[in-house]
Amino acid sequence: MSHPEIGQRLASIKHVVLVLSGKGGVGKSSCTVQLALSLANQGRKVGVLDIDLCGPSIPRMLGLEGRQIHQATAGWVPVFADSGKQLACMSIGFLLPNKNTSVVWRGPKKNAMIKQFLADVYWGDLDYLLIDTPPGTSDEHLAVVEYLQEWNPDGAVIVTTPQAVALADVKKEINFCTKVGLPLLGLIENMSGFVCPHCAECTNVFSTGGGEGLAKHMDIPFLGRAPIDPNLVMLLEQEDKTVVPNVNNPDAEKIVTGSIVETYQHCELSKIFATITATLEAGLGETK
Ligand SMILES: Nc1ncnc2c1ncn2[C@@H]1O[C@H](COP(=O)(O)OP(=O)(O)OP(=O)(O)O)[C@@H](O)[C@H]1O
Ligand code: SF4
Repeated sequence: MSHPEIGQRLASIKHVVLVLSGKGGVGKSSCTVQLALSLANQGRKVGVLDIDLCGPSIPRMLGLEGRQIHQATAGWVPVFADSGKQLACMSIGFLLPNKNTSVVWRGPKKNAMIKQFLADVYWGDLDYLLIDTPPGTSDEHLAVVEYLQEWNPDGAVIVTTPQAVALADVKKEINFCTKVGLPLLGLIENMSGFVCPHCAECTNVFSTGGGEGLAKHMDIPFLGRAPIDPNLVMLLEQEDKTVVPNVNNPDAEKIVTGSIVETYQHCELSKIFATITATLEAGLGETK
């Protein structure tokens, strides 16, 4: 079935990238946010669409909880994470009465919501639309792939942790992408080691390199390794995004900035994600 209203929305978006993971809790939403912040930090215009309808975490991670969506004649206006309007966000979290409301919907209702997100959000011109999905392969994945299929999304970035149990699930995710014809843009190995808050030394708490090995084995690009970074937890969990304690440097105790995109520049992980996004953009043929 054709969906011309979705095609019209996507016409002003250069790249559409889905972020997937085989398992929950591996840091897929965190990586979506890091990719978005990194791209916005480099001057790209980015939209993040959260289609994890039963567990939307993007509004909390971007410090946007409690914000509202506005209806304009052009469509639903997304919530901006920064005053420069580099980073826009849309999530069911903005449509719920409060953060404790649970969404218990069957497939058809979820599909209708995803279709509405794709057709009705007024993103304006974007360089990237990153779509954060639920873990595994569920109704939401099938719906978004079906709605996007004829409009040629760029493909999927897969997030995993290095442990064997997560890697086994990633293989299923890769098979899903192959089956539905979604190109594999690359794999990120998240929580790969732990950065000490005292000396910034990286210790491999679990095994490391499993993601890279799997990417090589499955012949997909390896985008990079992101360690567990206590600064990220501070950045993402802080209620007030304008004041972030820097755990690597207590003397600099507070970084006061105007937006989460600026605040992000002070997170150690931002350097790693700058490299990861550069590798992703190189794969997409995008240069500065
Ligand atoms: N590299 C990292 N360093 C520090 N903390 C991290 C890192 N990656 C993820 N986390 C933390 O791990 C937790 C789980 O991450 P996240 O919610 O992104 O996982 P997820 O894969 O999207 O989970 P789900 O799909 O089940 O919602 C969060 O509290 C997040 O802050
Ligand atoms: S990595 Fe070094 S500074 Fe950090 S906890 Fe271990 S010994 Fe201490």
